[in-house]
Amino acid sequence: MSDASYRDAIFTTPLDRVASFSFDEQVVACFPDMVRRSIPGYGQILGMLGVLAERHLRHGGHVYDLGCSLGAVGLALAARLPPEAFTLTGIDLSPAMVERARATLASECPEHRIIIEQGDIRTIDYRPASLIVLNFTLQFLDPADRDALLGRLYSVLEPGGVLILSEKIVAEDEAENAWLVERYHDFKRANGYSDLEISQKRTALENVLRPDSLATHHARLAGLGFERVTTWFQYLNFASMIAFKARPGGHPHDA
Ligand SMILES: C[S@@+](CC[C@H](N)C(=O)[O-])C[C@H]1O[C@@H](n2cnc3c(N)ncnc32)[C@H](O)[C@@H]1O
Ligand SMILES: O=C(O)C(=O)C[C@]1(C(=O)O)C=C[C@@H](O)C=C1
Repeated sequence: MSDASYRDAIFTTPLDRVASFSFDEQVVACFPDMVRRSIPGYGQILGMLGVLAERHLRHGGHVYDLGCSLGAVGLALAARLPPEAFTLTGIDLSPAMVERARATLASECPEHRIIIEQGDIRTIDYRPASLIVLNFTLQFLDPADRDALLGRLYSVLEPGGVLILSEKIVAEDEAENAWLVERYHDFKRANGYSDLEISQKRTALENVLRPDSLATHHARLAGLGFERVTTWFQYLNFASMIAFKARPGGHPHDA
């Protein structure tokens, strides 16, 4: 992204009380740097989203980018697909994110039909879509709300459509999970975060980012009716899945 972004220094100094993490102005100002240094494979996932859209998005179809933050998914699709290939609606709860996403998209890809709206993805009205992306968003919803949201998304997805879900995950085996979390902290250290930053961010995310296991995600998506669910990417405790809605009488994953 070409917009000005500051280095993430939010948790560099010791805090008397670590407040719960929120997507406020301070986070928005350093968000591109934060996600690049905090989400293993973030850039690779975005790059592949364009490739997956080329394959699975119906020509001229509608895309939802739910929890769009600064619009990185829209930018990734616009980098690979021409303006006539899709329309996209990005939704985010944070007004600061929405304001900056609109400015970025207007300057980076003015020809593409991308709009950004402020709203809660649990309660907005949806229109039919060919591709729905939740790139590290579901993990921030109350677990009690996840089934209902994904059920609504399944119903608005066109037959033959796909849902792409990227999430921080928890491994069901305790020892495996501990190893993944430790190596994730090593990953953060290698990206310049101190032990203090890592531990204060961990506190801030408690009860805010609540990861599910891959088995929970797969069972939930299959239970809602998706014909096939594939984990196409995993890097430590971060993963991305693609879920296919069947096309009556056809193969669910036809391009
Ligand atoms: C980790 S960020 C998503 C990153 C982004 N998808 C990307 O690829 O760069 C999570 C986003 O979800 C948004 N969010 C959280 N709960 C939401 C809700 N109920 N409705 C809409 N957006 C929500 C947050 O404001 C935040 O911008
Ligand atoms: O789990 C962590 O420690 C993270 O920093 C992960 C994570 C995420 O997965 O969204 C949390 C908050 C920010 O949005 C960026 C990265």
